[in-house]
Amino acid sequence: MSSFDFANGAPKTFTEGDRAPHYSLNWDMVKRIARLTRVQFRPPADVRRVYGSVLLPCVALILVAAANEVVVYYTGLIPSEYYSVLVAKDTNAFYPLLGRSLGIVVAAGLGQSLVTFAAGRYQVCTRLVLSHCIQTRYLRPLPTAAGGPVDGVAATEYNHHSRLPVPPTFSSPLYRIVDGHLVDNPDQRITQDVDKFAVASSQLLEQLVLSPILVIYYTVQTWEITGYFGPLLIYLFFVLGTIISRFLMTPVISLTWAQERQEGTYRFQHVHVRNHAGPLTMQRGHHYEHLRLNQALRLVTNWQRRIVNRRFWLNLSTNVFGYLGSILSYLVIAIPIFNGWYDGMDDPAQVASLVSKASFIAMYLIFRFTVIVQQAAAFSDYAGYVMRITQLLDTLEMLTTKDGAVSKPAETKVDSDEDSVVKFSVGSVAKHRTLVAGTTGTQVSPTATATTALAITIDHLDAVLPTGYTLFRDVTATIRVSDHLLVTGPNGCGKSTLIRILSGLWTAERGQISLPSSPALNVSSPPPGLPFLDQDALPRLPQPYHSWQPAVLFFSQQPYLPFGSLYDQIVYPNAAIDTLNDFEVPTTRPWVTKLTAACGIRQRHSSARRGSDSTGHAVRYADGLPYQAPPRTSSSHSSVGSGNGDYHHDPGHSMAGPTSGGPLDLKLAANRSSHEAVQPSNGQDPNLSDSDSNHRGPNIDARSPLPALISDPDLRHLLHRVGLGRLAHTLPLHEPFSATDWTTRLLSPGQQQRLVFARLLFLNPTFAVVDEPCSSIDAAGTADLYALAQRRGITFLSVSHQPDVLATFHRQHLAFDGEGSYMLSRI
Ligand SMILES: Nc1ncnc2c1ncn2[C@@H]1O[C@H](COP(=O)(O)OP(=O)(O)OP(=O)(O)O)[C@@H](O)[C@H]1O
Repeated sequence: MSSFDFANGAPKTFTEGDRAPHYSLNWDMVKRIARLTRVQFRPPADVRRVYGSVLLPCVALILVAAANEVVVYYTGLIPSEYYSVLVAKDTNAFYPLLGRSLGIVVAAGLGQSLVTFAAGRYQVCTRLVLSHCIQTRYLRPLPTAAGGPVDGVAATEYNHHSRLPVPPTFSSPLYRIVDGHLVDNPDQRITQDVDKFAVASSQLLEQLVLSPILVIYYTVQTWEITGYFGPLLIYLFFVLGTIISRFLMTPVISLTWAQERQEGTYRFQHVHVRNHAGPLTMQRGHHYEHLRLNQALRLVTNWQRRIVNRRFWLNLSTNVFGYLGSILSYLVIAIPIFNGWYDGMDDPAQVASLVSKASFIAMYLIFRFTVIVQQAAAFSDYAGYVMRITQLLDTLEMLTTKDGAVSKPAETKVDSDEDSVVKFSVGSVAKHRTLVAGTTGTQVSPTATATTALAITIDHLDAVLPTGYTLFRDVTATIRVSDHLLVTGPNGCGKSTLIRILSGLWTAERGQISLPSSPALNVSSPPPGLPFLDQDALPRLPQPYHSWQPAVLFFSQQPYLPFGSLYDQIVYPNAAIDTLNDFEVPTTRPWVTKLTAACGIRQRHSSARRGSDSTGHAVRYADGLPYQAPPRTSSSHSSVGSGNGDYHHDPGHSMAGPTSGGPLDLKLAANRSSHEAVQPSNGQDPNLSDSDSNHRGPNIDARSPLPALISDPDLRHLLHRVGLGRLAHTLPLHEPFSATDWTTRLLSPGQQQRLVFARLLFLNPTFAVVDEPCSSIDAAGTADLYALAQRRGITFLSVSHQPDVLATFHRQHLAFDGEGSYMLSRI
């Protein structure tokens, strides 16, 4: 029985009495292993370019292990030589033998250490490649729901190589897997299971790859000493051991799978408790949490106990076989001796030496077989991890087609005019259950028409829950620029659902929506300047939009604050690229730097492999919406051009003082300086596209940190304007705190919402679709923030429970009654 059902969503929750699903070493497992090996050894070109190939450490491990086997062979022969020398009392031969054996023993120690070292490098490389490949598929943007792929373009192509219009709605495998419970603990599979897979596979590689050669070699050697009888006996011994192990191993594979699953759940519960330490303590929830954690611990240890029980029999058989093997070697050598093969040897030293040598060779042949049998335990772990990782890969593949293309209806089309409005039909074909993300995606047939109207339109939209309950019916509304819409209604009436449908997370039962698409991403030339500064002073740029200004920005009810610095919170999702591309942790010691500098050798830095964006056009895709950062500019960002001379400083920059209620006087770094002031001094042409630069491969030492998208004074000013002035002057702007979750620990809910609002002001979309963005902010603060945003030309679709405060800032009011109906009125 499989506890895992891709088609129908939620996995079963294991209870203590549950049986683990049945996974065994069958043809399916072989195919899974082959598939994972392909991903491991043939990663996409960009992964290979950054991390290198696993092949190299793999070959190194095999060669080192082979060399080690040679040394082991000579080590094994040492005793027979000592027997010979000692029995003959040959002092002349003794001392040279002593010296030689010392050398061999040192070589053996070195060989073993090198094998461990090579295995470690192989594990690291395997983990890097596999986790990276899976993460890429996990977080890739997936144009879906109301949308679907645009003109047959694969999801992955919505990156910096694409110049297509950005579809307005996106989903992601991440969201679908998590929201639809398609796979348990995907994070654990990517982080922990891949790591354990790497360890188990290196162990198998080290032990098993050389085994056939060694088995053949030692079989020939044994045959020469004992005749056919010795190898025959040993082979029978091996076959018996394999059969027994096969039967004992199968249940352990399934149990390992189940234990890893429960392990993830247990860990997740601990993370949950840690993240809510304050609220649960305040509510005196210790006892409850304690019981819950105990229950989870009991479940995980229950699986562990079952594994230990099963392993006992597996270990018993492998250990007994191990010891039997050592006796078998003497049995093998006893046969020719008792048969009188060596009766002609008069010299007892010669006989002793021969027995020693023969027993070593026979024993080593048995040992190789024993190693193979003993790998049964390692293999059961390995197979369990293979199962878990490939299940995740299967699901990711199910959500996107093989090469990243989303399964698409053939008639999908979009007008590539930059000012187009992409219109998607979201109704008619969708089934009830397609409302909830996590199903296999849209059954919707998107159609696209281009219009010049810049608006969000909702046309006869129905939303039905999977249970069949109709949340709302026939919702129709149009939000044109400055025609702000306020959505209100009782809890659970479907306000957030409307936003989820608009954003593409969910599909609707019936109806149409149309959203302005963000313009085609233009990476071939730097943008002319940021369009959103000094709104009162500068006229808004005519459409088409500036290439990195999103047309529609969605903010969910829960303010999302990513891991990162204060600066990152503002420019998200733009900010992370520099650190995301920081593939290599700098490991160079200061003395190495000095030495290499003295010798005139250039070092490879952590930034050396940031090949994908060496043009200075930072393009980020963290939420699936591509943005193009401004070109390289001067900046007061502490990390920009600091001391490296790559960027000219703009002396003309002046810090705008805080102005309460006045025009938002943000002078972002990129806008401040003219383009001629931002030519990198390293000679790179900023007009090069990313793809151009990619063709050149990683540009070692050729680039500097990305420029800041907003200067420190401007960032402080922005924070001040949204009521976070104290924060701006007490917290470091660029250093991420040691605690990754500092935002939720140090900031009050209201401050978190203000921070998200600051981001909104920075990104300055044409439309902002926001779900209770000021629920924790007082009325005056809410009014201030809305006024600020509207002065910057942002048009709102706001969900709120504060109609009194927000009515002033909206022109239309859509009020759900909680019974499926609504009323749309002008304010
Ligand atoms: N993933 C889901 N699967 C099934 N039903 C869901 C899911 N998420 C929400 N719902 C249901 O959809 C209904 C509408 O939820 P929604 O979040 O849209 O309400 P809302 O109007 O925004 O409420 P509130 O004012 O409390 O935020 C609720 O009854 C909720 O139980």
